[in-house]
Amino acid sequence: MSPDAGKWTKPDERHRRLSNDDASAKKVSIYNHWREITAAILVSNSDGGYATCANREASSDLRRLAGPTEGQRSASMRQAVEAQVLTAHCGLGLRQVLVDVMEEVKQSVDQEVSGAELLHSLLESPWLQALMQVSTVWTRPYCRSVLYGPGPGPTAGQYCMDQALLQAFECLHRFRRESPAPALTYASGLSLQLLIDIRSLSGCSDEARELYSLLRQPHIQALLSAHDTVAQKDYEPVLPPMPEEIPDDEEATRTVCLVKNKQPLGATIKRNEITGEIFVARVIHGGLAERSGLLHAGDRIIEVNGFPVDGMEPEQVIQVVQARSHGTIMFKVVPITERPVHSQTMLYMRAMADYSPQQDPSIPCADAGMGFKRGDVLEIVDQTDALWWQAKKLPSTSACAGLVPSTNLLRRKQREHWWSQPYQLHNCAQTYEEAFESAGFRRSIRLCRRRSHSTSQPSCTARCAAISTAAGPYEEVVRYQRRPNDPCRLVALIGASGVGVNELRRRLVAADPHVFQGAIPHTTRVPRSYEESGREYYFTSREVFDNMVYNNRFLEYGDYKGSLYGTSIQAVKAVLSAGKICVIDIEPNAIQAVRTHELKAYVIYVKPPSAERLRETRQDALITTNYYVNRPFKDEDFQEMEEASRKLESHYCQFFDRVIVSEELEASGAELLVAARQAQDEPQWVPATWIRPPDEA
Ligand SMILES: Nc1ncnc2c1ncn2[C@@H]1O[C@H](COP(=O)(O)OP(=O)(O)OP(=O)(O)O)[C@@H](O)[C@H]1O
Repeated sequence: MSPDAGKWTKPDERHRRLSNDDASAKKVSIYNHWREITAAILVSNSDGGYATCANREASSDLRRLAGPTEGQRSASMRQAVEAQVLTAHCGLGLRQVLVDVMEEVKQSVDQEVSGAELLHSLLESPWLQALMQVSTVWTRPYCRSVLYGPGPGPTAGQYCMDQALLQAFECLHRFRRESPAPALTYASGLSLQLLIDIRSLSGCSDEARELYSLLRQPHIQALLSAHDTVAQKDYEPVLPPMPEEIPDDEEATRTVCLVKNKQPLGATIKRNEITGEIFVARVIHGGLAERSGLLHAGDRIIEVNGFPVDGMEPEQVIQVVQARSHGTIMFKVVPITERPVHSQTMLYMRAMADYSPQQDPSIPCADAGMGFKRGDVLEIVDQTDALWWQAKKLPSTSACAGLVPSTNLLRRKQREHWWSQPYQLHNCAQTYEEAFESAGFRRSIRLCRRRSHSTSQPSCTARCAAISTAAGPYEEVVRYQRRPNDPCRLVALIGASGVGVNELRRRLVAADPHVFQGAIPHTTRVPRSYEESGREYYFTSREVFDNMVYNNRFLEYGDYKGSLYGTSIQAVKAVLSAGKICVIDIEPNAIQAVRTHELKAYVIYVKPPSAERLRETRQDALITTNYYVNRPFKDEDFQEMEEASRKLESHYCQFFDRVIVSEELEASGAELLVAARQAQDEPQWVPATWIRPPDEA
């Protein structure tokens, strides 16, 4: 537990609730009944299903007399008869207990005792009734199997039922003997993955839709979660025994016992500055407090381990909590009367900004915060608070969420940070283009990249706005799996000049020209004798080219030695409509132009290796610059490449779907081939707007 503005302690505990409100006596009575029934079922199981009895004494008697093992089937007639007598008694006793409990629960429900309704519905459930019926009959097969000889033969119906029960019995025995291991321990995770995958399908079959709605049912999710708990054998720690004396207060309070282990408690506290009262401020999703279901935001804490906390500072309360490093921590709380209803839908966001809770003085509790970097995909598990969401970073190993700023709050922080530190965040003083140009950014095969333009980001102002604020600090994403008949996704390579983008692109197309193809560029230059329009280039007039620029038909374009060159959207689409994977290399400022519903670009960043390996691997390589064709690399080329790569990463890393280090050409080429295929065949996170119509997104 932690003050909402202070330290976050990490006691790991398991809980128990003891009721001590007005209806405490009744609750305890129900509790005892509950334990009774549980004990009965457990005894039944441990005995291999011989008898379910209404009280433990009877059960242990039965165990002693009837014996649980098959070896004891040959026990004497006397034992069998005793067992039969006991069985009849036990079956009746259990029924009586059920009737009593239901009667009592009914009265409790009338008094609106919390939890009683749940127990009532459980006891009324057909499956439990059926189980009890079976357990009553259950003892017969054993006795009858012993008694068939001397006694009157069974009726046909009775015989069949006995056989069926015996089969079930043997099945249970075999199960116990073979102790099968679970096929997997993360059924809930798998179901979540399925939900994500189904949801990312743009159109799906009725069966898929039905599966989706089935898997979303709370009881199916609870069942899978229970399965995982059993599969992971996550039963520790054992609950402490119920205290002998339960204090009797006039105020409706609840005593919550939690047992520390390694996990954080997952709750923060706050203090009402006027009254000095301490409240649970928030409960962290997946934390111990949340999983216990016993502490809720808004509950007032009266005591911790017997110490009254009213008037204390949150930090002092924490000290009291921390004073006991092991064992049980007991909270006495006044539960909040009206708990807010949570209707959380699954939401995934790609972070478009970095965030560090340790450097954020406004976070309610830094230790409960979760840092992230641009490009991280976050699962938003709670948006109840308008300012502070709860999220998990994917892929997530922790069950516990962390606090992250909401979209509005993070946007506000970015703006505040912008004003306080304009030179760190805002780049208008030096545009991205200038930044890259001064570092010698890509020259490319079309040799016009230094003066290239992108249709999507015509000015610095627009670019900075798009990247920092207007586009939002988060981008909603969904899991997308391309269907076989959908057009392929565009593969867009990006990297600093000379790093090997073109080399890798060429190798990819050469590896399988039937599958991969580049987009044919447009140019206004005069065709050479061997060139053919539509093969090397689309040769166009300047007017046509200008018109295409005016109508935003280019992903990017530029001029070189007085002629214009550009990659049109249509040229890319032509490759995609032919059923091929289009592979192009782009300047960073064209990223937004290719990240569209139509092209669904998979952006691969080609990164240089370490300084040492860069120099080693390019020993025999030749570079083409604006002034020289095919000259060896110089040290300043490497420095420029490294500098440009750093800038590129720092500004655009959130858009990279994949990073390939261009070290050994063979290996990098193979990696690119795999990545390009995975982009088509495997589910990927893509902006939600690509999948949903814009008004819905
Ligand atoms: N991993 C590598 N190992 C060795 N040589 C490489 C490697 N990657 C690229 N090269 C060589 O470096 C030179 C420049 O590569 P490439 O033309 O692909 O650069 P680029 O990234 O497309 O940059 P630009 O667009 O400026 O040409 C080529 O001669 C290429 O063969």
